[in-house]
Amino acid sequence: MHITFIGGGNMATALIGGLLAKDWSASQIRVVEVDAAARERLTGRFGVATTEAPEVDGSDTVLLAVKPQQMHEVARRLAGRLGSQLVLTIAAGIRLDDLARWLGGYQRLVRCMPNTPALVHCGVTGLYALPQVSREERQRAEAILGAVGRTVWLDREELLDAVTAVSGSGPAYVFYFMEALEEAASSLGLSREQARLLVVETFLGAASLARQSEEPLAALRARVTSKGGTTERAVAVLEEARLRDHIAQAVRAAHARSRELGDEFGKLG
Ligand SMILES: NC(=O)C1=CN([C@@H]2O[C@H](COP(=O)(O)OP(=O)(O)OC[C@H]3O[C@@H](n4cnc5c(N)ncnc54)[C@H](O)[C@@H]3O)[C@@H](O)[C@H]2O)C=CC1
Ligand SMILES: O=C(O)[C@@H]1CCC=N1
Repeated sequence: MHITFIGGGNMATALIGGLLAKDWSASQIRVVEVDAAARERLTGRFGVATTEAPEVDGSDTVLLAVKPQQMHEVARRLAGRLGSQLVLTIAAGIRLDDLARWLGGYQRLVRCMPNTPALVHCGVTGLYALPQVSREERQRAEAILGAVGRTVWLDREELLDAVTAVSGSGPAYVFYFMEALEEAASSLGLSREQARLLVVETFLGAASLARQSEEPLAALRARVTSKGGTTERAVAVLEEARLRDHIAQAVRAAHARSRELGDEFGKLG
């Protein structure tokens, strides 16, 4: 097994860290990265080979981890260099039909949407494969993304736009809520350190509880909410402010943007 990452930024770093913590060795990983400082960081941190030129020889898997805006150029440069490699893309919005066209008709493609908790092996990734991808290749894609967290296969590519809006962007929504709770805690007299500890442990605890339980989330919430108590008062304020609707609107906006990115870049030949 040998993998070439094209793009060695945040997500590639998280994925490489995950693979090395599993049973992969640095000698099985190469990173193509245009930025010299990023190349140096990757070699220093992981001991992996880095190069500026888009080389994929000797790899059975290529993982495209550049920004959506960089994907067309990267794919066009890669066209004709691929033999039988499985190609994974993690770019938001970019559709496999377009990527296949840019790669000169190459179809052995899997679109993946991971998230940044991959850095601490608590990521979650949605995956969609073109029909030309074999069972063994699907398993390989799952093992690679599974090195940094859970995986879920989607049977329609368009659902990847929903995954992007929910779990791809999701950590930012969670941090936003955490920031707000931390600020509220400080305003009530708790120190910054106390506020951060209380907030982080509360999110971790609630998420762990939800993961272990098969009950609806509303039932878990009900168990915190004593009749005539403090939680009831707080949740009434959230409902009054229609926070639920705002969250739905935000997720729909992210979903629309993912589709828009697909449309925008899909126009490129
Ligand atoms: N950051 C996130 O939360 C998530 C990001 N993604 C997707 O992952 C992809 C990468 O995102 P990040 O790692 O956050 O971006 P990043 O900006 O940290 O990394 C991209 C890297 O690609 C390099 N690069 C640019 N052009 C190149 C080229 N022609 N050849 C080789 N390397 C090149 C850049 O120097 C940079 O180091 C994006 O497409 C994004 O949509 C997916 C899931 C979550
Ligand atoms: O914001 C973005 O476009 C990327 C995709 C999901 C998370 N970050």
